[in-house]
Amino acid sequence: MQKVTAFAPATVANVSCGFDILGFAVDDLGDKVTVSLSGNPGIRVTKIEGDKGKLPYEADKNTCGVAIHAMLEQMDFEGGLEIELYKGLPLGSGMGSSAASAVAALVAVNRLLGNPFEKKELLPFAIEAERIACGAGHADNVSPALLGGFVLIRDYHPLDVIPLNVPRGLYCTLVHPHLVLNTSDSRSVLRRNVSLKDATTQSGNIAGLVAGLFQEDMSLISRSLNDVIAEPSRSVLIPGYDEVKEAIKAAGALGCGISGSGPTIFILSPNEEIAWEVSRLSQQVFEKIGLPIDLYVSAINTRGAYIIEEEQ
Ligand SMILES: Nc1ncnc2c1ncn2[C@@H]1O[C@H](COP(=O)(O)OP(=O)(O)OP(=O)(O)O)[C@@H](O)[C@H]1O
Ligand SMILES: N[C@@H](CCO)C(=O)O
Repeated sequence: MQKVTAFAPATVANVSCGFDILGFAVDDLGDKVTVSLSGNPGIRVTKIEGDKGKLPYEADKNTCGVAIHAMLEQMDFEGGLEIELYKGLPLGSGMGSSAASAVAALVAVNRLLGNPFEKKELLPFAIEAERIACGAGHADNVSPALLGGFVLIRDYHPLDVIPLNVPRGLYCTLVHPHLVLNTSDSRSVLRRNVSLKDATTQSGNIAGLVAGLFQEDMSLISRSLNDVIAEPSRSVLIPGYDEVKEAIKAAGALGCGISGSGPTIFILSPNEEIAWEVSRLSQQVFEKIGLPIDLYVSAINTRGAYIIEEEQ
C-alpha cells in the first residue's frame, strides 16, 4: 500500500449535559486526509485545502501530524509519511474540526501500515492531537468521529469509551453562526467549581439522556437536554442562542444545546420533518439578528470514520 485516503465526520460534543463525556457524529460533513509513504524519513504536511490558509503545516502543530506522531511512537516505523488535509469543516465552529483532521489521519495511516491497531486503540493518539489544538485532551469529539453514533466517555484515566444506542428517527439540525469561537477560549470562561446542587442536576440529566437513548424514549431525552454547567457561561457568547432555544419548543423539537465549545447550536428532533422545521425557524431568528448562518440537517452518523480510497 502506497497511499490511503480516509474521511472523518463532524461531531457534536458535550450534547448539552455531558460536558467532555458525551458526543455524537453527523452525516456528510467532515475532513478528508490522504497519507502516502515517502522515501524521506519523518512526517510532512504537504497540502492543506479548505482552511483559507489558517492551519499550520508544521507536523507538530497540525492535528494530523500530532496524532500520527503519537501513533508512530508506539510502533517500529522508520519510514516517512506525507499528509494531505482537505478541510470540510469550518474552523472554531463547534463541529469538531480539529478532531476530524486527527481521526481521518489516524484511520488512513493505520490502513497504510497494515492495521497495526484496532479502531478504538487509535483514540489516545487523537486525544493527544486535541490537547495541542484545544489546550485540553477531551475525547468527546474524537470518539464519535472515529466510532460513529453516540459515545460516552465514562472515564479518561484509564480511557473507558462506551458506544450508546442511536434511537430510530432521531435527527440533528446544526445552526452555525458565522463567527469563530476557539475551543481554548470557550473553555477559559467556564466555572472551575460546581455546586452540589448543580452536580446533582447534571448527573441526573446525563443518566436520563443515556437511559433515553437506550429506551428510545424521546420525552426522556427531551427532559434530559439541560446543561447547568457549561451553557450558562458559554451561551452569552452566542448571539441568538436563547431565541433559538425558545423558538424550537413549539415545533416539537426535543431540545438544543451548544455544539462542543460553540458557536454552533445543535437541535435534536424526533423526526426529519421537525428537524427541517426548526432549521427554518432558526433561519428566521438569525435573519432578525442580521448574523449569517449555515444550516445542516442530518441523521445521526452511525458509521464514523472510514477509508475512501487506497492505492497500491
Ligand atoms: N488540522 C488542524 N490542525 C491544527 N489545528 C486545527 C486543525 N483543525 C482545526 N484546528 C484548530 O483547532 C482549534 C480548535 O478548533 P476546532 O475547529 O476543533 O473547534 P471546533 O470546530 O469549534 O470544534 P469543537 O468546539 O467541537 O472542538 C481551532 O483553533 C482550529 O483552528
Ligand atoms: N467538551 C469540549 C468539546 C469541545 O469541542 C468543550 O466543551 O470544551
